[in-house]
Amino acid sequence: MVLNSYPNLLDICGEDVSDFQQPLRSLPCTVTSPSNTSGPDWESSNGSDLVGSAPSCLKRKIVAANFLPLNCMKDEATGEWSFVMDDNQLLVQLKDGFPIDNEVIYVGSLNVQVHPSEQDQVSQKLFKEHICIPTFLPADLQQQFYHRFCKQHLWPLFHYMLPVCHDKGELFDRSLFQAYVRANKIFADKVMEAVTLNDDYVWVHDYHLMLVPTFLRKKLHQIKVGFFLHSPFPSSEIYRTLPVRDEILKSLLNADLIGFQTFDYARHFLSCCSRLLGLNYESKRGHIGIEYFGRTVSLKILAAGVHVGRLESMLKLPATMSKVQEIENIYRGKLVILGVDDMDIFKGISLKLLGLELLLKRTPKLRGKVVIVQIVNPARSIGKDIEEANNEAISVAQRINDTYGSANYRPVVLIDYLIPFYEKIAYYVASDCCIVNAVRDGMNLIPYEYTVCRQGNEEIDKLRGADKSSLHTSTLIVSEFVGCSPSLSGAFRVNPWSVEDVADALYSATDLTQYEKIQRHEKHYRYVKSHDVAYWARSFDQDLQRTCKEQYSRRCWTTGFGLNFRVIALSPGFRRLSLELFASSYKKANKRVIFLDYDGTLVPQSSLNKAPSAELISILNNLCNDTKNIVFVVSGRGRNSLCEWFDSCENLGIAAEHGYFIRWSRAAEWEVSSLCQCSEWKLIADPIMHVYTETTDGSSIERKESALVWHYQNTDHDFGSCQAKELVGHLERVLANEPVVVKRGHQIVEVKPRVCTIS
Ligand SMILES: O=P(O)(O)OC[C@H]1O[C@H](O[C@H]2O[C@H](CO)[C@@H](O)[C@H](O)[C@H]2O)[C@H](O)[C@@H](O)[C@@H]1O
Repeated sequence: MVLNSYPNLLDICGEDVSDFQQPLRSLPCTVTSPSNTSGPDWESSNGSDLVGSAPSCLKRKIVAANFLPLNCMKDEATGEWSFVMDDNQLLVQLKDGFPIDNEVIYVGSLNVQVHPSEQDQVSQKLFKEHICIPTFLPADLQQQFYHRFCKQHLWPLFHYMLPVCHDKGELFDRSLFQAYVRANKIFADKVMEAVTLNDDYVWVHDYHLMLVPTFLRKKLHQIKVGFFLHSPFPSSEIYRTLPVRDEILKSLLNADLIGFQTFDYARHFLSCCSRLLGLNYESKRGHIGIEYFGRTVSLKILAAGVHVGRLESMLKLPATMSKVQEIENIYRGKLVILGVDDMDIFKGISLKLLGLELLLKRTPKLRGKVVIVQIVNPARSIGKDIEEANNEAISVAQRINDTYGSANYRPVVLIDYLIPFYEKIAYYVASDCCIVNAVRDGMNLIPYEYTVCRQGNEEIDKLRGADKSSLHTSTLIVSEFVGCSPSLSGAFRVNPWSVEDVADALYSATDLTQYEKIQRHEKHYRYVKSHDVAYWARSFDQDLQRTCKEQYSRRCWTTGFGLNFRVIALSPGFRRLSLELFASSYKKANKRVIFLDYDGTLVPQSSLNKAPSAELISILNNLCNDTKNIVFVVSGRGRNSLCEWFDSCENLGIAAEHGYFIRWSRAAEWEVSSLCQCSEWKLIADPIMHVYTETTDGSSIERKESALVWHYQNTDHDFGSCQAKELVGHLERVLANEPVVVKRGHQIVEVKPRVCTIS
């Protein structure tokens, strides 16, 4: 049965990797291996997995991502591989946010297949020349992991698309998930080859590698690991359809810091943690933390940025300048609206073109004047959906051009082939407006790049002979559903699903005064310049360091098989009870007092039948019959049920309702706390609790002799918590003059007599 075999996936992994003919290759000798631990299921890891000190004092950041940020080429004649770091990639640029003495090591795949016989040599070269460690996934694993599970399942789901029927995406397939597990394990193993110091920090990127934190923590319990999700995180209603939802959440929670582009994505993640795993979170001094088995996992909400310096230097290139002139000559007298998107079903390219079609239909004066230049970067994966989206864009473009175009006017220009980066920069410079119409996107840095390029530089100003102030304008149309939208307050925000909305925004963009364009541009430019890629990386790095520092003053233990593996952090003073020590002390003692908690200790929390078993009664009677022992069951439960359950335990003491009622043995009288004598407050509290019970499905009132308790463990987690908060406030107000306290406990709100402390 699939489910039964599933918990051992981690173990399967170790063995099954060979199915893909993937021997784990050792690193070039320049990288030393840490001493990893993989101990029993429950063990103390404190100190046991500290890695040895490396000779160097360089602080290291290990950046793991699906693909290494470089371009590779093979000279077919000589068989020589050459690699060039791609300075336009975020992963390269983020280095600018790290302190100067940090060494950055990249772990990831190459976007080409390297024959196994060449892999060692390629690894050596990549590490020596670029401090990169490649993960060579065999072609079939890469296909199942990336092209199928990531791109056909996770990518649509994280962009809110459910595979409701077969031709609308790929149904969940456990064997593909297993490929995802195996690939993530390979990435984690490679990361571990690079980790040598306790001071090393690992930063894992994006949805391809969400299981890496679990594999890393299993190997090195105190590893310092941050995770950043570049894609959206869907609402809990979408996310909870994923059959492996818990495993992925639990793995992310094995990181110390989890980053999201926007508050919405973080909010969805938090709500998944609370609804699916019952976890609580709170904001402490501005930082959101989730309590996870004694560890506090921090959340970071900060959108990625662009490298302003890199864009500025691209602007200065003679090739860029001449391309700008060329584009301006082609489109002189026209209003150029630019779109730059990957070929992907979520980019809303056709919807954007439909907006233009409606604009031209409704506004004849704009015919012959407005042009959309749509650059489409080739798709990164293949699939029927991508093909359909591509064909649709081509056909809508064709229809618009046929209807509104002429011999010297084409309203839609599709550039659907790879163009050099400098050309893209030139299009930014030469365009009056930029439109991003994605129906869902993690961040989308295109509007930021456009803004920086429209700021231009002195050479561009000179070249155009323009008045400087007239050049520094930009107009943005941005979908509400992309991560960058909240930061662009001067943009026309559109609902990409509404063709009318898009057409209206296009019209407004053509109708702006110069003054407005300058104002909007300045606002965006200020933000983009100050929130650049270095700012993002620095901020993430600092938060990661802070979180890890707070985390590791605690004692750590590990538990859980496979993908359920987790670390349990306890206070530094915690000591695991030694059975030997306990047994010998017990034997030596002449007088013993034993207090036993009931629910969750004598009977399992999960059992429906809460009455004690015959075996338990017999154990308790054995303990009580030893004249050296005084044995008490201490419970929050009422005396009637405890009396009934322990009727056959003659010498057992009972402390009911947390000690408001005490009886030393079955024959003894109940001692009742004087605090229970006044209960008029119940007449006020009970009707209020009743209202909350009626309005909160699943909640109930427990009426004790000493207290009233409102239980909400069977309600919707978020709604129950919200009602509990409200109830506490309500009861505190109305009971302010009564001798009681109102307390919120684990999924309960309790009102009980106030104990007066004598000072
Ligand atoms: O297509 P993939 O190989 O699965 O990669 C996914 C995309 O990754 C990058 O975009 C994501 O990160 C960007 C920077 O944080 C963000 O702006 C964007 O919204 C994310 O989707 C990459 O830039 C895309 O080309 C990939 O499609």
